[in-house]
Amino acid sequence: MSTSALITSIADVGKSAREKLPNYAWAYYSWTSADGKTYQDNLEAFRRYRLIPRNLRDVSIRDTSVTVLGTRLDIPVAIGPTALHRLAHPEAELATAKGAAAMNTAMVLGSFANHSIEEFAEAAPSGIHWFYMLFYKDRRHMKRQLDRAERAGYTAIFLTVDQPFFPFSVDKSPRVSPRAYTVPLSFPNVIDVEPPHAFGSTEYRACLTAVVKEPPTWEDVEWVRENTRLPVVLKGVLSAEDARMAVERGVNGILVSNHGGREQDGVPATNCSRLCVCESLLTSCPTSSARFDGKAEVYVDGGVRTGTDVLKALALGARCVFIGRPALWGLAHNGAEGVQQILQILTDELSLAMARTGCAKISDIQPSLLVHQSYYGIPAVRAVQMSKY
Ligand SMILES: Cc1cc2nc3c(=O)[nH]c(=O)nc-3n(C[C@H](O)[C@H](O)[C@H](O)COP(=O)(O)O)c2cc1C
Ligand SMILES: CCCCCCC(=O)C(=O)O
Repeated sequence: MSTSALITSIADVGKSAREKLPNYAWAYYSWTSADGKTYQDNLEAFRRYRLIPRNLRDVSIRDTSVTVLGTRLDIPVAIGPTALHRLAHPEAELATAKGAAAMNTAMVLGSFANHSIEEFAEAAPSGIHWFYMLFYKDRRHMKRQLDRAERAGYTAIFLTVDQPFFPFSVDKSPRVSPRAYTVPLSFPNVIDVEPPHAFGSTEYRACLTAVVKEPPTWEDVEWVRENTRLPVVLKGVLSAEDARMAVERGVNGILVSNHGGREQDGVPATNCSRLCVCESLLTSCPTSSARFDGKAEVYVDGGVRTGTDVLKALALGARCVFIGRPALWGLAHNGAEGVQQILQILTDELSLAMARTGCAKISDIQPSLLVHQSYYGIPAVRAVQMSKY
C-alpha cells in the first residue's frame, strides 16, 4: 500500500506501515509477551461493549476537546511513550511530536528516544509535551532530568510502574532484533555520555542496567512527587489498591495500562481493569469515589484503534486515552503527516460516533451509553446453539 493509496482507517495505516517497515522494526513494534493473549484481549474487550445511542439531540456541532492535567487538548487522544521511533522514520520522535502538535494534542516523550528532552520540545514549540522519566539509581540524575523537563516547558512527568525490570536486563530472547542496530540509535536521555560499545551489545545493555533503578518502589514515586512541581502520572496501574496508594501520595493521574500486552501476560484488558479500579474504589471506600475523581485523573491505553473505542473508553470513565502502536504506524507510513493522519482519523471517527450516540460534547459521554455483552450473554449462546439446526 503506497502513501497515496486510499487510507480511511487506522488499520489501513497499519497495513501501509507493515509494507514500509523492515521486518526487524515491524517485529519490535508488534512484539507482545508470551502468546499475545493480553494484547488480543485489549482489542477484543472494546467489542464486548455495545452502545445505546440517544437520538433527537442537537448534535449539529460536536466539541471533542477535553482538559487533561489543566491543559486543553483538541481531542481526548494523546500519544503515549514508545521507544525507538528512529526505526520507523529518520526524524524519529521529532516527527511524532510535530504530528501531535498539528492536532493540538499531547505526546509523552519516551526515555528510550533518540532525541533529547530539549530537541524534542524545540521541534514542536506549540506542542503539549509530557516526559516519561525512568527511575535511576542516582537521584541527582533524576533531579537534573526533572529540572530540564521543567525548563524546556514540559507540563507533566509520567512514571511507568509496570516494568520492574527492563527488557535489556531480563528478556531471554531480545525484544529488539540485533539487525535493528544497523540503524544509528542512541539514548541521550538515559545515558549522559554514550558508551563506546556497539548499541545493543551485551556491554551496552550492561551500561543501561548499571544506571536504571530496578525495581522501583513507592519510595521512588514519593521522591519524584516531592522533587518536581509538575503533575505526576503513574502509567501501568491495574489494581485499585495501587491507584489508592498513588492518590494518597499526591499522584495527579493514573494511566490504566498493561503496556500494550508487552509486560506481564495474562493480565486483564485495560478497559476491564479501568472498571476494576473504579468498582473497587467504590466498594472499599464508598464515600471516597468523588474524592478520588477530584484528586487524580484516570486515563487508559491499549488496543484503541477506532473513534468508537475512544468513545467507549470515555464512557467507562477515562478522561482521555493514549495510543502506542498506531502512532508508530503513522510515523512509518508518512512521518509527521502520517502521525497527524492517524489522529485526524480518530478525531473524525469519534466526532461521528458522538453524533450517532447523541453526544455534542465530551461530558455528554456517560456510562449509560454502554452495555456489556454479558448482559445478553445467555441468549447469545442459545442463538449459536440454535443456529446449528
Ligand atoms: C514499540 C513500543 C515501545 C514501547 N515503549 C514503551 C516505553 O518505553 N515505556 C512505556 O512506559 N511504555 C512503552 N510502550 C507501551 C505504550 O506506552 C503503551 O502502553 C501501549 O503501546 C498501548 O497499547 P497500543 O499499542 O495497543 O496502543 C511501548 C509500546 C510499544 C508498542
Ligand atoms: C531497547 C530499549 C527498549 C526499552 C523498553 C521499551 C519498552 O517498554 C517496550 O515495551 O519495548
